[in-house]
Amino acid sequence: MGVSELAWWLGLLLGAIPLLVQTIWYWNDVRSLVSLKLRSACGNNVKQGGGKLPPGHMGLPFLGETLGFLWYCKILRRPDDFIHSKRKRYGEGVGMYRTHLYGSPTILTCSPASNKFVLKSAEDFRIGWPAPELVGFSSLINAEGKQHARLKSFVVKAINQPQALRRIAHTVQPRVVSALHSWAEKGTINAVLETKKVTFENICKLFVSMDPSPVTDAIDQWFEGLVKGFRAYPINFPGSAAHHALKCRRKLTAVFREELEKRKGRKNEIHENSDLMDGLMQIKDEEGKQLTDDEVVDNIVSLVVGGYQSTALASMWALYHTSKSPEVLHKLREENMMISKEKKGEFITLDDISQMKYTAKVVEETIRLANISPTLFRVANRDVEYGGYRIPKDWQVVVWIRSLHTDPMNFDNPLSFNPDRWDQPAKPGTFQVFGWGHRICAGNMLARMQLTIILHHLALGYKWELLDPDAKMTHLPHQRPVDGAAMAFSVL
Ligand code: HEM
Repeated sequence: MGVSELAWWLGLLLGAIPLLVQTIWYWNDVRSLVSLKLRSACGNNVKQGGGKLPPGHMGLPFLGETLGFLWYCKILRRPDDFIHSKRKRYGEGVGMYRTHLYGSPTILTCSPASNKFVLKSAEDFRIGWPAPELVGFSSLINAEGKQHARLKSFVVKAINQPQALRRIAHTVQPRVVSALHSWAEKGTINAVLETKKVTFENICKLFVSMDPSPVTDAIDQWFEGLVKGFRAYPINFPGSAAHHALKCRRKLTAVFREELEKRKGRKNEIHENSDLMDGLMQIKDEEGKQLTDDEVVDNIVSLVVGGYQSTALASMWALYHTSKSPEVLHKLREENMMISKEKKGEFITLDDISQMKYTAKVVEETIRLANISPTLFRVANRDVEYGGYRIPKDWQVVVWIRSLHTDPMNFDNPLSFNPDRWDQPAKPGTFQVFGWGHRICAGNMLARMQLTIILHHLALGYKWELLDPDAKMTHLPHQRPVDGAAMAFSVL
């Protein structure tokens, strides 16, 4: 090979390799830009004229930025830095970035205003997760428009309004008391597992009046399989998580359907107040219409999905943070012991709970730091314009609510556990732990009440100490200590 030929090959290599790397690195950006330009050229314009995509980087073919996201969550264990890195690189802007996650072009929103913009608009954005066949086609989580409003009013009335909460406060306390007693007998507990167990027992009692038995153990297993399917790739073949989740879903439907049929047989005994299933079977809307059988079953399943892990994790975080904050625990004990003296051994009621001002601040601070739903998912129904940028039709929108609660602009020293910060309300729009708009959590008051109840009984009679206060955190699928918040637990 002559010198000139060598130089030619060298030139080609030096020019072609960086070009190839650049092409791969910007593959998704280029692809998306080209396809959006073509759509615009075909007359599919944005609703109000905004044309360009928000700043960001969409990364490698297919993978997008998923590996980077996993790097921040799994390896660095600092999920917020995924957003910080974008803010640093592209500026605050309107709190919106483009990216590509889990195989889909994605818009990330992470400011109070941009989050609210997405969450409040039912017309422009639909629910993007979980899959309807898993959560149930007549589920509140899956319903849109009028049907959603109708189901929500049924569900909220059955679990989240004072009349229901009064009854629930009474029903859940015996199980909480006996669980704490059993923890003290064990001496050492894995708080993640134990809070899950007591939450599930209470859910079975509240929703379908079932006491712990091999049937409820099986139901628990099926729920676990179902929830795993929410996060799995939707490939349905024997052995896959999605396949198993569908099987679990069918079994859950069958067991709740059987329960429902049994109740129909004893129609006269059913009354609105006995448990959630009876409540849902009886409630009527303004036109006197009742829920169908599918709606009752799908919404029982959805409410377990919504309320089980979330309440269990929040209870675990209440134990975790109070064990690390002796001063908080001291004030908590003072307030709860005072209430208890007046009760003379009786369970607390919803009215007592409304008097427990300090405990309410501990609950709020626990939920803020727990970030149980760190992100919410939507899909754009059409091209939407926000702040001069375009959110293209059918793109995934990830509403990153977590970053609001860990941002020092919104909360002083945001990672410290400080219930007294709730002496002042949060700045408008910065506290979105239960979501926002028409899809705001249907069980937010129930969750707060259950946390208050467990804190009350803990503060009255027990002490607890983390075995490893510096245990590492895992963030996927949920934030929790890797050792399951192992702790020594005993009577006071
Ligand atoms: C600390 C505990 C909880 C947290 C942090 C939490 C958080 C949330 C969030 C962020 C949403 C909005 C989802 C979205 O917009 O996509 C939501 C919705 C929902 N939650 Fe909760 N939740 C909790 C407890 C509960 C409980 C106890 C229940 C019921 C037993 C429940 C039932 C639901 C339901 C049914 C929805 C769907 C509402 C709709 O689509 O209109 N949640 N929750």
